Amino acid sequence: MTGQDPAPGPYGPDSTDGFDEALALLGPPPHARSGGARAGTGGHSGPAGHQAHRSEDPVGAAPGDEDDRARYTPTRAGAAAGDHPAPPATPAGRSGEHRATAWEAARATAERAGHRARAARPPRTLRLPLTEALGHTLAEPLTALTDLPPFDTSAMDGWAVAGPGPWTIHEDTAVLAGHAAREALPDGEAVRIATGARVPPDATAVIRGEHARADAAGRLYARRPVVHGQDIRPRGQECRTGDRLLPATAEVTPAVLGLAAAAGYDELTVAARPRVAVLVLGDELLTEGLPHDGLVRDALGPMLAPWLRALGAEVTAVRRVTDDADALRAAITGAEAELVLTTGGTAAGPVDHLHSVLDRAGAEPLVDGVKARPGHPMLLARLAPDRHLVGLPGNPLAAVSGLLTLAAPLLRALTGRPAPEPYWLPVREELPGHPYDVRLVPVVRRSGWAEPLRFRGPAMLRGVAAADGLAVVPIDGARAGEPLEILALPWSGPTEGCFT
Ligand SMILES: Nc1nc2c(c(=O)[nH]1)N[C@H]1C(S)=C(S)[C@@H](COP(=O)(O)OP(=O)(O)OC[C@H]3O[C@@H](n4cnc5c(N)ncnc54)[C@H](O)[C@@H]3O)O[C@H]1N2
Ligand code: MOO
Repeated sequence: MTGQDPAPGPYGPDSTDGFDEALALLGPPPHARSGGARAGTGGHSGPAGHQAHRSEDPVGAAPGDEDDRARYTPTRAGAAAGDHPAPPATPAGRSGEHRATAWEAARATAERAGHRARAARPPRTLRLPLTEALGHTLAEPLTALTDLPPFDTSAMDGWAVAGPGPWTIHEDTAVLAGHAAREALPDGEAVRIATGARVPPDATAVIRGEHARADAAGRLYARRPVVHGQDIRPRGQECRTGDRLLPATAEVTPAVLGLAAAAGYDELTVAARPRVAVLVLGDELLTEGLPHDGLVRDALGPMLAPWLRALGAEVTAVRRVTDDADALRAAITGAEAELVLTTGGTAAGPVDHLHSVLDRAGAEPLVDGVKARPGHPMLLARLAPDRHLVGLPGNPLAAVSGLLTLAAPLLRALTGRPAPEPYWLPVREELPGHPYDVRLVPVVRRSGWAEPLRFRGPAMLRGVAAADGLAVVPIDGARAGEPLEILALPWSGPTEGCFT
């Protein structure tokens, strides 16, 4: 929807000057450098370290792609000159010219905004059957309602024995899982037992079937020494009634559902999930079929809803909104959600109405542009004390960047989940920095290294679809072997701490 080519430079007050000029000299002319134009050039991919500074990398691996040419044209200045009726409002602390927020500060602002919104309207507490609780956040600690195991249990199929052998085989039927308590096993006797069955009172050990031999006279002999208590899981081995198994704020994962069921729960007490309405902007977007006549498929609608659910949100709607300011305003103000997430329309193209609509709606800008590549036009605005809007740029990888930078911390605070422990991995190859902004680069974890993936241009999802996380590359760049912070993707991150 930008409707305009990237400015070829000079790039105004946010230009990277020498960096851009050097890239312009290295690469093809700006009109040929758009992702689309270069995507068709086939492309070599020599040793990554060597090509890393080249601007003509066709797969988005080099900083010379759009995300790395610092030509941050102030979106609001552009807007003021075009379709925005009001002069641009600036976020608190800034005046005059637009300035992007530092990446770390933007994340912190988003998290703070989430905490304030949660304080303004704490989430409702729900009791949900286990079948409906997945993806919620526990509103109270998960406390064991029973001992686990609830009785002394056989860990193996074989024989329960009492005292030293050999043993007389008790001619009773076998002790099976699910049977109620039976009478005590007399000293010197053995009885067949199944895995998971209650061990009879006074039994001193379980012998695996393959470690025992029965003779024709009904005597049982152990083939190996028998240790007292072997292969018996004592009652309460995993937990005692009343033990805390998980803290409030834990995410209800499939494993948590299993644990809750084992511990006696039919329902869980959870916090209502923050509601998110997704508004997908762009008249050029198709919801099915192949691209044609300048139209392209909407990649973000299908991606964002499940991603947001993985972040603990309830997605109330994924709506397409036409490139019309009034329609956008109506969609934003009418959305019943704590978070309105828009895609596209963050820049200053002829049909990019987001800024003007937010201005007119009286929204308070908290973050208006972030010093991050890709995704620098992302924004965060407060619509009401308990309602926010995150504007994701339309370029799909830029949208992922905005999702991780602004939406994820906001949602984390709204759900009350703890911040994930940052983790760091040495990067396998050199990654050049951007002169002013951090770079977020899709990486895969391999043998303790973060390996940067190709196809990471702002308009590409091919890299991130194969990634475990996004490496945060500082302005100075990273040498091969240097540890980088990795932003985990919801389906691949390290797990949180608990009571174990
Ligand atoms: N003069 C300038 N132009 C642009 C700048 C700039 O600083 N000055 N920034 C560029 C950057 S960086 C980004 S990122 C984009 C952000 O633009 P918008 O948020 O306004 O997004 P659109 O213009 O609507 O779309 C950009 C691009 O992405 C495609 N798109 C949009 N939505 C989807 C979707 N749901 N699925 C797949 N693809 C989508 C759209 O067709 C465009 O190709 O602005 C640059 N321009
Ligand atoms: O550099 Mo934009 O933010 O394409 O992603």
